[in-house]
Amino acid sequence: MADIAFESLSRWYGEAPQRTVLDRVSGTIHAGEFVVVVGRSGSGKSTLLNLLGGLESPSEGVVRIDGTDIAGLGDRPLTALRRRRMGFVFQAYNLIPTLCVADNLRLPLSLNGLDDEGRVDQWLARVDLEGRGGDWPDRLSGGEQQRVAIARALIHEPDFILADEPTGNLDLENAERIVSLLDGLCRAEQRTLIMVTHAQEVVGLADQLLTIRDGRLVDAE
Ligand SMILES: Nc1ncnc2c1ncn2[C@@H]1O[C@H](COP(=O)(O)OP(=O)(O)OP(=O)(O)O)[C@@H](O)[C@H]1O
Repeated sequence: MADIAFESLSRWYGEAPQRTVLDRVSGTIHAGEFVVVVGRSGSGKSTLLNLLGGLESPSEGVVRIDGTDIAGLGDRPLTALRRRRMGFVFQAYNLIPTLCVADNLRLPLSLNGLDDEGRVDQWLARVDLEGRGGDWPDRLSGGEQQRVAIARALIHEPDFILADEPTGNLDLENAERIVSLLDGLCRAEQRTLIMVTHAQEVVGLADQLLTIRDGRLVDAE
């Protein structure tokens, strides 16, 4: 099963004085869990997510995916692992503006050598955007763009979805829709979802809550 274990993970920036933004953080995320990361602005939530997703390297400590220390993989295998096994959703949607919606969805497929085989239409339907494949991203509302981003993160059937404040730019109604869509799609196929959020109402949906305060993990009360 696809687990993520992180052991005494630290991240600091700069030199003399170093600024430690994540300080010896440890934990385990089991396959299929919905993990919510909360904490004040600047507490280190995105840093933790980036380390777990291999987007940044730890200053100290280890991230293991299925028992493999990802820092030991080297650039190419790490890129391949991220591309194949992870899907990312960000606050600002991050769709490619020069590609239509369908081509945005085809990108993770072609990067992974997968054929469309009806997947694009299937995923457009799953996020309630049937028939919108030819639209340009900037013609879509924020909520619609984020639904495309969710489809793009999931279309290649990754094991892990890492979402960094995916509802940050949305009104409450759209935010709730995005969270329940992500939660439902991940649970339906037992994908692991790790979400950084400020939205307190998401906390109740979590299988595991990681609360960060000043770079340290706070024990569950
Ligand atoms: N490349 C960098 N160089 C220096 N400092 C950085 C860098 N990236 C992040 N930081 C600092 O690390 C701290 C933690 O940042 P991080 O983005 O992880 O916080 P966060 O909890 O996600 O905050 P927010 O909720 O506001 O997004 C912040 O003080 C930030 O300024």
